[in-house]
Amino acid sequence: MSIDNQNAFPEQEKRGLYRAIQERRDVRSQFLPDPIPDEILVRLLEAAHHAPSVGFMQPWDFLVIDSVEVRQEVLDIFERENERAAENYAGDRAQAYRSLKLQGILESPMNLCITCDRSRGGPNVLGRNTIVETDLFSTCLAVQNLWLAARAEGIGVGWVSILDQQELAQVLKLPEDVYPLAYLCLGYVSEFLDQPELQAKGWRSRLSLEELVHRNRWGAGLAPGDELISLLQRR
Ligand SMILES: Cc1cc2c(cc1C)N(C[C@H](O)[C@H](O)[C@H](O)COP(=O)(O)O)c1[nH]c(=O)[nH]c(=O)c1N2
Repeated sequence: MSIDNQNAFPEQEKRGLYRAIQERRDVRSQFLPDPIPDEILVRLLEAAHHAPSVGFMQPWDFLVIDSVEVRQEVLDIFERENERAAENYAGDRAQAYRSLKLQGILESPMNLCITCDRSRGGPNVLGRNTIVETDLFSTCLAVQNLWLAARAEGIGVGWVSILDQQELAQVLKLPEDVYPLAYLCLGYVSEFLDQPELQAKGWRSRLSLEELVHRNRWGAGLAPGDELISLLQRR
């Protein structure tokens, strides 16, 4: 049954949104050096700034980092942390881990650190009384908005989290309450892969959606004959 929903976007606009969601990729190997024009960067930042936030806190700031010197300092942190991470694996898995490219800090023309000011709006933020991490969740939504808008603009984004946050905060000279939530590499790309790079390299594959959908209680699978399960299977 289809509902005549006047509030829905026209078909083509809907397709554009879903396309950005499906074709967004984490990019680290395909960056081109061409700079991102300021007008486009502003559009991406506007998209990020329109994310939902707890109590309309808008806890984010955006540090645009084009200095090679600063980026080199961040890369040094990455190298140390990546070495530590590699030690978590043994044998073939260790070799596979070391062969992965997990950052594009210098190859991309611009890095962007999206931070979360944990004290913005004062001590009482509507909706954050019980779950204090909601400021961090809000900032993640800003990252995702930017990531999707960038895909629509043909710009790749790669999130680098193999970093010591305290060292990163020091390099970026962040004030006390400001947490470096996402360190991102941005730039035009030679191509967007049609699947996650980790999947293409055999590290880990996308899980099946059917197995992740439960009804009413955890572990209660959808019953055979359930319309929802047949729709999920027919995708
Ligand atoms: C919070 C967070 C942190 C990281 C990532 C993502 C997110 C959400 N990802 C990217 C991650 O590997 C990627 O999203 C998945 O592999 C799925 O691929 P697509 O994003 O769909 O291309 C990522 N990738 C990488 O090469 N180095 C990294 O340090 C990180 N860190």
